[in-house]
Amino acid sequence: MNGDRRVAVEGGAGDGGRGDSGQPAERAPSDAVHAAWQRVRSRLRREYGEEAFASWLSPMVLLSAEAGEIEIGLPSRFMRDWVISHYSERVKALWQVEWPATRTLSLRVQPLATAMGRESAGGPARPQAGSVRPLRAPATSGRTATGRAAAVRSAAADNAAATVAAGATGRTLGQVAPMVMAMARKPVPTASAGFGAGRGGNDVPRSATPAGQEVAGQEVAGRDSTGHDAAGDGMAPGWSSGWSPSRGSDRPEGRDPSAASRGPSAAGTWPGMVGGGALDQRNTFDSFIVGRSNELAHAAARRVAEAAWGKVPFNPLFLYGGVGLGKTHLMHAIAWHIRLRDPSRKVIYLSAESFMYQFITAVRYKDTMAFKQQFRSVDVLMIDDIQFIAGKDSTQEEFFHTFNALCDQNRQIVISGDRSPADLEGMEERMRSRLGWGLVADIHPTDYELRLSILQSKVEQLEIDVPRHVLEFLAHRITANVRELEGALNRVAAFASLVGRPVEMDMAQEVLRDLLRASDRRITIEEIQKRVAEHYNIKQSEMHSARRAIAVARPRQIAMYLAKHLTTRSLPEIGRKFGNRDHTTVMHAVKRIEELQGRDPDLAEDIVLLKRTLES
Ligand SMILES: Nc1ncnc2c1ncn2[C@@H]1O[C@H](COP(=O)(O)OP(=O)(O)OP(=O)(O)O)[C@@H](O)[C@H]1O
Repeated sequence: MNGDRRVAVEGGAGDGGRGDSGQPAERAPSDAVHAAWQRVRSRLRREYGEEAFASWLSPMVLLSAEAGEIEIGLPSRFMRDWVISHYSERVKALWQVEWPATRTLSLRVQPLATAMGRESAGGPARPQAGSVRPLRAPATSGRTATGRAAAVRSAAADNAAATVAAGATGRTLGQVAPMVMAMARKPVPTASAGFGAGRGGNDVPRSATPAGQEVAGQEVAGRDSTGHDAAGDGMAPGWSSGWSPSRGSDRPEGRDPSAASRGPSAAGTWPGMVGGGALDQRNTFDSFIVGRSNELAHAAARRVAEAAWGKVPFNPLFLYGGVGLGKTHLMHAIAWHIRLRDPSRKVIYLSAESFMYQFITAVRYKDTMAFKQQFRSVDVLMIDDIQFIAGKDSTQEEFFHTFNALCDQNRQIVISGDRSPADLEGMEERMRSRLGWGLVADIHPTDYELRLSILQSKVEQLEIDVPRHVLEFLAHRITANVRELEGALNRVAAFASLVGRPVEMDMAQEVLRDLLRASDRRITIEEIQKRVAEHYNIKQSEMHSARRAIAVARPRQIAMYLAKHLTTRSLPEIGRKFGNRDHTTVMHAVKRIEELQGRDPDLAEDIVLLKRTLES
């Protein structure tokens, strides 16, 4: 079959192929297209399993296959987005097997596809002759005329196809959608049950629609301003970007190597998984190096992963710590481990940002029922970077209900955040207390020994030679977090490989010049205390003392404020450095100095000056 020719998808059995090219001689035999589509569907069914297939893939209707362009219809925008983000790459790849010249795969909202998909359960829907079906409102009973008209309008607006261009997915919903890792024991709502019902509008719960819509705008704006989806959903930046020589050899413990490679191409996917991959295959318990700073978090994560079905050791498990210290790694490791032990368990891992974005999308498209059912039917729910939903009231509300529903059903919840539940500002009190119900495990900054062990393990994984003194140098100098440490090693290894020379100390220093300079400049709390004490002419020890005289208390508050703004330390960590004070004292100090700056120009000037000296 020549992909450069226009090929019309034919209608029901016995129809002749009628493309819009008006060139019958150039059309591929319709049966061949149909047969190819059947094969693609069979492969998808085999790879993703019956339930995922029934929920997401079966409703797909092939609309046209012309000149290397495949067009597929789906019954709702939500479904279309889901398929784009989770399956489209695979669908396209399978088409390319059938038809190597396939260049693009377009997915359109095609309401009729709902009905056709249901009619043809167990076999592909056969589109009518022509490329794209005329739009028709779904034949849903019980819908008002206004509702129908709105559905038609919305479908027409949606009909701008979302195209997966060859090789490029971009940052689409794909990276913000959750990973549903295994088949649910309970059925995932099918198109007819979940999405069909949701689109009418009247059956969207009253509580979800008005509140959600009202706040959704703000929250979307918030997301836009961040400009990107959480890295936690994708590959870990330090390790995955750029050069990565031996990725293939590092697969999750003991799993069938062919399994991952049979599935969609992204890392961390497998055929049985509903959804496309954002779990990093390298993030397993085997590859996680344990030291004093992370041993509690590691042990707790293992306990959760190894718990028998129905046993929930602590709910939730709350992992917290500074950036790049392994929270996401541990969550992925839990997911992989569960998958290995019991693939039938349904695990969702996603960032809080993704949760919010999906919630907003569901509200916007009146698919909240499907959204709720999806999240409330899992065995294990893992939400990364929970701090993201601080101040996002309606998302918090939805998450609160999801959380309660899962706890009531004795389902495991794992949450990560950059600070402890008690310190999550902008989080409702009831949510904060729920988050602290189970086990709260803190990951502390790494020490030298742990950094060195991590580097040694990475060197083994990469199968590269790095002299021990270079590793020691890196472990001494790159102290911010593990991500940065890995990035540094990657850079050095990549450079050595490119220039074809062995790694040496000079080379490492040269390649990492900028990083080393930045790390030299990193501000410590001790340095802040020293500078502030000098500035106000008090002893540095007053920073730790219990004295409350204003002459020492105010500089101490200023130092706490600066520590909060100039370092990545959490409030409890800062508190500990100031004579073991409570995090609420630090919070109070930060607020007080913020207030005072507005009305005390001298103090504001002091702070500008101190910041400038510390940052220079
Ligand atoms: N103890 C460890 N052993 C091996 N690798 C580690 C360890 N801790 C972190 N890493 C690696 O460091 C990188 C950053 O870790 P991760 O993404 O899990 O950090 P995080 O705490 O989730 O950070 P963020 O808050 O930015 O999301 C990952 O590549 C991870 O595999």
